[in-house]
Amino acid sequence: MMSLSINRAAMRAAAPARQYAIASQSVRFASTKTLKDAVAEVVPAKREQLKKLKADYNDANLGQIKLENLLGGMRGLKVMLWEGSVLDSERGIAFHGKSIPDCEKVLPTAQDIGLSGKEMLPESMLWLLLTGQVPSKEEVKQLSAELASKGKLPSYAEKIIDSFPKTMHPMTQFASAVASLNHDSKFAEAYKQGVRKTEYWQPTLEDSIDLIAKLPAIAARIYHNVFGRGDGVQKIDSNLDLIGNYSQMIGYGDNEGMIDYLRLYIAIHGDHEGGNVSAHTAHLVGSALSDPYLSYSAALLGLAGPLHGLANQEVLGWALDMQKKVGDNASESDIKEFLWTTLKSGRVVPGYGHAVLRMPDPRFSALSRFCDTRPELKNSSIVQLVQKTSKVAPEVLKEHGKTKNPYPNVDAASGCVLYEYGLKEWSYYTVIFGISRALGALPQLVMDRALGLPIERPKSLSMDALEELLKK
Ligand SMILES: CC(=O)SCCNC(=O)CCNC(=O)[C@H](O)C(C)(C)COP(=O)(O)OP(=O)(O)OC[C@H]1O[C@@H](n2cnc3c(N)ncnc32)[C@H](O)[C@@H]1OP(=O)(O)O
Ligand SMILES: O=C([O-])CC(=O)C(=O)O
Repeated sequence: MMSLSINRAAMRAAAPARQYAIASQSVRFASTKTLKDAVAEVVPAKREQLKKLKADYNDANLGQIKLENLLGGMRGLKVMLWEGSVLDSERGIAFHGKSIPDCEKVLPTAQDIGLSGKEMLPESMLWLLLTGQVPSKEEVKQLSAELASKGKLPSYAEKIIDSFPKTMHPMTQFASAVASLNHDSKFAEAYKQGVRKTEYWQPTLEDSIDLIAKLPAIAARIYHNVFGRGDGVQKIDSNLDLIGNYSQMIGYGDNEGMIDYLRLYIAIHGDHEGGNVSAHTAHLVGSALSDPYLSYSAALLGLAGPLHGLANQEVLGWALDMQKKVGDNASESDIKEFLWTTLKSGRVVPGYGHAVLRMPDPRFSALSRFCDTRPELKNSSIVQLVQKTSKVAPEVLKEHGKTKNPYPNVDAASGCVLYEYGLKEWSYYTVIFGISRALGALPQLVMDRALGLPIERPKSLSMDALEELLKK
């Protein structure tokens, strides 16, 4: 717990506007901070850090831009500010400097807040991503309760979701429903009222928390409408965590293994630095001061692409096709043959390769570790096939010689566990990823606003213009 004097100084420096004033009483007397208090403490220091960076290094060179970068999806260019996490090609993701195993050691779990379950809670990850600090158990409990209190959907959003055809892809439904919530955006309203730029981050944070709280109810309603699973009732228990409530709503309230798996899944998919398609999209759209609902809706549409988040749906369909072909207890050579058939048909092997990573994804390792600790998963034929494939595929992909990273990414493992627990509708899997990515994308939007980052607008060139430039 930080000292009272630091809290007061930080609160003064944050200078919140009247309508967004933070209840200073809760800072003065309570033994725990609210998330909003914690962010208010961080903002002045971040602003100071940015000011100093600009003052000391504004002209410093961060590398050259080559034609291959421009033509190659901007790979490797250092052109975005992203506070929540940094991805190292050899070590994998670190959330404010903490690897996944570090997070597993220090972030509060369900058990820590009086529920059953050993995995870190998405609420803990959200707190870490927003503030850079490991929350106390009490702070996480309070955040869980806040999310539960804000979790119910307005009736207009229910009606909109209920009007979608069942045949519409769940991700299209998800993104549309999220966009519709901008009807109630506090940021959009505050902007209309002319709130000062220095205060934008506060209604952005309020919208972000409201949205994160409502994502499970949106996702559960889509699941019920499309697949007839769960009871379709938004019964949110104020004593449960975000994923405890989500699990109840999708009909898994009594499956401890599944609930804990979803907590782990959603915590570790939360952030993967800023350049990935979904996170970058949220940042780009948000840079036009579109509110968090619109920004995150756009992010979900990017996540719905098969080279990004939709790969988890692709993996499961592909793995089941393989299982049909090779049967249970498949040999390595059967799996190799199936991999070659995929490659020779000109398709990618879903769940393998990565734009940045050059090693097995630590998120894949974390999900595999989960499988190893659960007796109900150890003997699952689909989990075993996915694990076996992860040992065989890198050699095949190396021999194939195209992909820069022949190792499994997170999508290789995530779906088979859901499948084994009975959530077999794999066209729904990316929706679960979409609940998670908000944990990283929305905190950055808050930071974008707090730091007053400008509208994103890189320079583009036509091939003619490039030729002219390069000839000079
Ligand atoms: C949460 C996530 O988003 S993780 C990523 C999820 N996506 C997937 O699993 C889909 C399969 N993987 C891929 O398509 C790619 O590896 C990506 C999209 C993840 C990364 O793309 P890139 O950075 O362009 O990869 P890379 O530089 O290694 O690509 C070089 C070549 O290898 C190919 N390649 C890359 N991965 C694979 C793969 N898994 N199977 C077959 N070929 C591959 C590329 O298609 C490219 O071929 P091309 O030269 O004919 O266009
Ligand atoms: O980092 C990327 O490009 C893709 C990815 O793994 C993620 O967004 O989780």
